Amino acid sequence: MRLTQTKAELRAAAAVRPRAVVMTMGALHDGHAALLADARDRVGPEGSVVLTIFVNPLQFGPSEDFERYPRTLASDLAVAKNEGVDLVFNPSREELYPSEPSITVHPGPLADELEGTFRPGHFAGMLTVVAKLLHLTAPDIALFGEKDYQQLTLIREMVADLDFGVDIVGVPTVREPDGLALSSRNRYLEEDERREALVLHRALTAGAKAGGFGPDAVLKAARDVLNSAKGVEVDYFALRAPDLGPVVGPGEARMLVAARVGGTRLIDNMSVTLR
Ligand SMILES: Nc1ncnc2c1ncn2[C@@H]1O[C@H](COP(=O)(O)OP(=O)(O)OP(=O)(O)O)[C@@H](O)[C@H]1O
Ligand SMILES: CC(C)(CO)[C@@H](O)C(=O)[O-]
Ligand code: BAL
Repeated sequence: MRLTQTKAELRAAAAVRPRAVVMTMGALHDGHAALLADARDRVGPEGSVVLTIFVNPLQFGPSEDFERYPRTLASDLAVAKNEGVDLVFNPSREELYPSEPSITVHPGPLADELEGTFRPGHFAGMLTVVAKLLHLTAPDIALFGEKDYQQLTLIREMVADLDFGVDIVGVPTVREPDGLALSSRNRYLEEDERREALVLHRALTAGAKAGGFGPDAVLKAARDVLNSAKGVEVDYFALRAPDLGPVVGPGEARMLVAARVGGTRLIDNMSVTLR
């Protein structure tokens, strides 16, 4: 496994094809490991798996956790090695942004909804770094977790609308045995907050069970669970079509939830079949 920290080193590293990239902000957990394992399965033993680790300042708001975000490079490299990663790209901020970029990706209206309401500018910053990392790593496929469902949807839109010529693969959310979605931010949670955080999964599960009774029943079932929770501030619970447009009829839909547990903001989502 090769560790590269500059664009020049990355370009010079002979990463063969087919090539898959998994982009992360580090603090790797089993959700990231699942993305890396899926990447390996897809490119085969002769292909290459590239992992990027970069905490992107552009996608954090001024009062968010950019400074506090966990940085655990040594253990991240151990996970990467264990998953058979060929190449790691871990640039410094100065390497990726030698100056404040004056040209950035302008997302469509979906970036102002759901997460975008609570994190203005987040998706423009995220798409800008994803665009840069796609150019720099030039993969055949790029894998992203469904845990960040709106992010995955916007990346698919960018790649389609701007003809990036890369296949985007969504990977199902990896959960703890009790249902909590794995997330690097879970490590901020105190023991009691960790218990309270389970309400996100409980609300989604209640919503999924109510799918056969229609959209209103889904929203009611989930909101009943969320309203009963202590120590949890709900930002939104939403029911959307799989492409995050409005629900237009029966069939598959997506429930999305975001809540603050103590000082930690968590998101989760789940599919539901509507009558
Ligand atoms: N539980 C999970 N299951 C599947 N994929 C995941 C999971 N958690 C994160 N990912 C994916 O890993 C990639 C890197 O995500 P990131 O480094 O932000 O980790 P994270 O756990 O989502 O962190 P955070 O707590 O900051 O949201 C993204 O594509 C993300 O969707
Ligand atoms: C895709 C990403 C690596 C861009 O910084 C980030 O948003 C993340 O980790 O999900
Ligand atoms: N996991 C998505 C990246 C972010 O929250 O900034």
